[in-house]
Amino acid sequence: MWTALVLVAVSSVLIYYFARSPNKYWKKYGVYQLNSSLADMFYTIIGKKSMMDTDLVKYKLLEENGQKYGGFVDISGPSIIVRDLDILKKIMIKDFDHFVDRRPFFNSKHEPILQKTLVSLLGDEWKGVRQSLTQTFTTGKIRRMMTIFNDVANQWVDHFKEEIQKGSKDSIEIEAQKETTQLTVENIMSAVFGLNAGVIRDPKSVFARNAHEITNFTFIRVIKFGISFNFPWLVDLLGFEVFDRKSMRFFEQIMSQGLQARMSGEIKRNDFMQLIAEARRGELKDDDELNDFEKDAQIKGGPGTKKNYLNDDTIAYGQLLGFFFAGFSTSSNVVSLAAYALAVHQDVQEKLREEVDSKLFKDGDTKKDIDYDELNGLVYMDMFLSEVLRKWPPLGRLERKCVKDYHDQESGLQMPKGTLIAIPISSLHNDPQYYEYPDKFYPEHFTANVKLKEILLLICPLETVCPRNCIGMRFAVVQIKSALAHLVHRFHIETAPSTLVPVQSREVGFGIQAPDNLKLKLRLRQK
Ligand code: HEM
Repeated sequence: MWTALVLVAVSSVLIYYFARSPNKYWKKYGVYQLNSSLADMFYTIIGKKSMMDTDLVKYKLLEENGQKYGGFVDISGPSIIVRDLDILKKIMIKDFDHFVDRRPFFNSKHEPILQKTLVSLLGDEWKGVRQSLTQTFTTGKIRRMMTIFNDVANQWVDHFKEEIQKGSKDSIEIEAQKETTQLTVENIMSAVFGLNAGVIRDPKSVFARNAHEITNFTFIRVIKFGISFNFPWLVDLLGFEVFDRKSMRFFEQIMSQGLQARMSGEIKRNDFMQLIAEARRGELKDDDELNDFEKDAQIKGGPGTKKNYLNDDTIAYGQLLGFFFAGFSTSSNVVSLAAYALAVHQDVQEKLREEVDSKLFKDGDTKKDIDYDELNGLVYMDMFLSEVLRKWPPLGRLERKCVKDYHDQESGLQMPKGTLIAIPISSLHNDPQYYEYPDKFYPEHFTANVKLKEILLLICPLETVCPRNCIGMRFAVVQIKSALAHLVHRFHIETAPSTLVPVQSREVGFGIQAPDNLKLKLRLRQK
């Protein structure tokens, strides 16, 4: 039966695809036509080619032909790729009302909690939920989580030190991806679910196993995800789930018990479950003056109701689980690639250590915790992290969906409702018109520079002001900087014999990741 269903599905996709005359579709809108290749589409679905590869080819073609944007049709429908920053600004900020949605990451009716995560929600429901959550990610709330980031980072570096001492050596070789995943899972488990999961000390714990199960992107899961992302109707028709059902239930139970305990006042803790409980009770205090970033990112014209979306259990669980999904692998990849870059670029590591030692650890080793404001005041750390995110943005392509017909008089850009907009982050970040040495790892790209600032405002995750930007970026930045500061303060990071130089990365789907099996060496500092 499965074979028959798949054949019917594949043939209807092909009929649908060719019925749109893919290589002529955009002519009637006056949009420069780019040709699509069915082979490319197939390879991206099965994870053999990344979206960044196909975007770069289109980006270069547009550049060669002096075009600011171009249209194509792929299996998910008509799409436009834009390489002009002014047009991108309109799409992402000024005319945002035409481009509220993105293609949902989690699509299936069979996974209702995931369908309700912020990344996947659409239209007014997204606006309502995002408005209810804005107060949970303010500077004040993240500042209060600094104890969590310090505790977890200390556990992390202590565990490396113990391993070194056990072997009576002065260094160890680590599997970078495994160690950074444990770090970010521990942080998120604690900050989101209020659990001391013990993943760093006991990688086989029940939490570690379930976190691994739910997040492990096996080959089969990549294919299932590719199908779900591109053909949600096919997933509903075949009735399969992308994620592991048992682990989903495990997290559902944790969220249900945790929220109840916080709603009744039995537990009070500085975590997101607490904030959701307070938002449900209408007690979430506006204890922060919104800064310019937050004001710009506010959503104008919400759903126009006073409905508290978070009262719905599926929506509330969706947000908590969504923070876990959106936050742990993005952050762990950034820490891995940052550590890798530091191992390869020893001069950058020395500069960073000099700043960390002199600004954060003035009392030498007697002080174990980092101060939130001092951490955020580190200038070189900021330049370094911005360069890591430029070179290896965890999401190399962003998307928006046009929700009502659009015609921009100034640029002539015209498209019907339903068009997918591809925002080629990775191509823009490697364009020599914006970065002096795009191929080089060069934190000095991020000193004051007007042109650079303009591109940063749009596409650098640290700076973006779009209403649908990364809601967790401030959380991510603090946990990443905190882990890196503790790491360089206690260890020298070096390449292992198997580490490839220069830094290599792996592209999968939309994502840019650290290579599998990346090994690095940590050498205890002599003080
Ligand atoms: C270095 C780590 C991270 C990076 C690079 C990153 C990057 C991004 C990017 C590029 C987007 C899409 C923005 C857009 O479409 O304009 C996004 C969305 C999102 N991120 Fe992050 N993220 C990180 C960490 C986190 C963390 C730790 C959390 C939660 C605690 C989080 C929660 C989210 C959510 C919920 C969305 C969807 C926002 C919406 O649709 O309204 N992210 N992130």
